[in-house]
Amino acid sequence: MPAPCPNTCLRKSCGCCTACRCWPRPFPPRPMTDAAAVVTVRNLSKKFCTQLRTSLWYGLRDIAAEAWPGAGPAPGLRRAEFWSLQDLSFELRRGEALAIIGANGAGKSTLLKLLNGLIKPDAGSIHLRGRVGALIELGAGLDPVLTGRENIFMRAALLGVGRTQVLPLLPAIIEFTGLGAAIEMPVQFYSSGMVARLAYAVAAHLHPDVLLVDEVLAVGDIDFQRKCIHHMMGYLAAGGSLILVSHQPHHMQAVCQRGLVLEKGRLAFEGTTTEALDYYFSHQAGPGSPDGLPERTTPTLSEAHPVVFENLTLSGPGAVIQSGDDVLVTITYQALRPVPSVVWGFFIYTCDGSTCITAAYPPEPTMLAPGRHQLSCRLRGLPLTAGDYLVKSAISDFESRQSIALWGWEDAPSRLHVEDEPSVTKNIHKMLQQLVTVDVEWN
Ligand SMILES: Nc1ncnc2c1ncn2[C@@H]1O[C@H](COP(=O)(O)OP(=O)(O)OP(=O)(O)O)[C@@H](O)[C@H]1O
Repeated sequence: MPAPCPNTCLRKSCGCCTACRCWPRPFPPRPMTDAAAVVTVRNLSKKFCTQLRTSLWYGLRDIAAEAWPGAGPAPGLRRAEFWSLQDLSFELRRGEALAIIGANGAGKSTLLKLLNGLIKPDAGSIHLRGRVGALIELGAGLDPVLTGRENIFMRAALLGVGRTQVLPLLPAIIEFTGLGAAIEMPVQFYSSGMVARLAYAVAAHLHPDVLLVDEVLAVGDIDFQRKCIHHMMGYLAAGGSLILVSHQPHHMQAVCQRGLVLEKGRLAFEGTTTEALDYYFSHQAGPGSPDGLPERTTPTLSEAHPVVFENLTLSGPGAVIQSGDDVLVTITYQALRPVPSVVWGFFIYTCDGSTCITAAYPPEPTMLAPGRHQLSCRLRGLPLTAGDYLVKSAISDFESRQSIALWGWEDAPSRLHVEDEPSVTKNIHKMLQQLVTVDVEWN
C-alpha cells in the first residue's frame, strides 16, 4: 500500500505522489519539519545602474566575463551603480509570516524579485524549499487580450500547473475573485483592483509553499483586503509561509509575526512586527519635535480664526493604553464669541497618517461659549491592535459640516500608543472590524 499523498492532491483517486501523476509533479513533495527553514537568505546583494546605456554595457561585460572559467561579474560598484540590496541575511520557517518594511526605494520589491527568481543576485545565496507563489508586479503574467477565465489557466501554467489540475479549482478561484460576469471580459478592461483580485485568487488556490505578496492589497477594496487577510491566516495555519511587503501597518500586524526593516537596501532591524513597525516609524521621523511629529503651529484667536484648538489630551500615562481599554479624549479650545450649533469629533489614524481607523461625531450639536473651555468624550473598550496611532480632531458647523477649527491636520496630531499581546486570532478578528466601531460617551 503506497504512502498517502502528502500534498493537497487534486485527483480524488490519488494514492501517492510517486505512483500517480498527481500535481505537483515538477515540484516533488519534500517532507518538511516545522523547524526547517523554507527560505534561507545569506549575504544577499543586488546592484543596479542608474544609467540605461551604461547598464547595458556592464551587462554585456558581465556575460562575457561569466564565459571565462573562474571569472564572474565585477564584485564592487562601478561608475553609476548603487546597491539596491546589500548583505541581507534572514530565514523563514514553515507557517511563519514575515513583513518587509521600509521606505520607498528601500529594496523591498528587489528582494521579492530575487526570491522569485525574476532577477539574479550579484552576491550571496537564496535557498528556497518548495514551490513559490508570487504577486509581485500587478498584471505581470496576465495577457491583457485574454479574459479573466483564460488568464487563470495561463497564470497557473506559468506556475507549472496544468489545465486538468486547474479545472477542479476553477469554481473556487472564480468565486474568490468576486468578479462575477467580468471574469469573461478581457483583462485589459479590468481596474487595478480587479487585476489584483484575479492574480491573488490564482496564487491563493495553487497552494504554494512560500507566498510572496508585494502591495497587492493596497489596490483592493476593503472587502478584498479582508478576504486576502482571511486567506493568508488559513494558509499560514495550514503550514504555508508568507513574505508580505506592505505600507499598511494594519495588514502587517494582522498577518505577520516578524518584521524586517530595510534602509537603503540594508537590514536595519529585525524583530516582532510591532517592534519593527515601532523602529520604522521612529526612524522615519522628519525634522520637528522629538517624537518626529511636526511642530504645532497654533493659529491665533482672531476674526479669521474665531475658534482655535489649544490642546488635545488622551488619558493614560503618556497616552499608552492596553488594547480594549477605555480612553478619555479631551480637547481644550478658545472661542472669541459664542458659536451656536457645532459638533466636534475625533479621528484615529494609523501611525503613518494614511488610513483612518475610526471617526465619531456626537449626534447632537453643542454651543461653544466664548473663552477657554474643554470638551471630552470617553471611548469605551477601544478595539485597536498594538501600535502607534494618531488622533486628530475637528470642530465643525453642524449644518454645513464645514470645519471651524482643526487639530492634527496641518499641525501636530496627538499620538496614542496601544499595547497588546500579539495574538494572531485576536488581530484578525480586529482586522475584520475595520473600520473600527467605537462606543463613545460624549460629555
Ligand atoms: N531594474 C532596475 N534598474 C535600476 N534600478 C532599479 C531597478 N529596480 C529597482 N531599482 C532601484 O532599486 C531601489 C530599490 O527599489 P525597490 O523597487 O526594491 O524599492 P521598494 O522598497 O520596493 O520601494 P517602494 O516602497 O516604492 O515599492 C530603487 O532606488 C530603485 O530605483
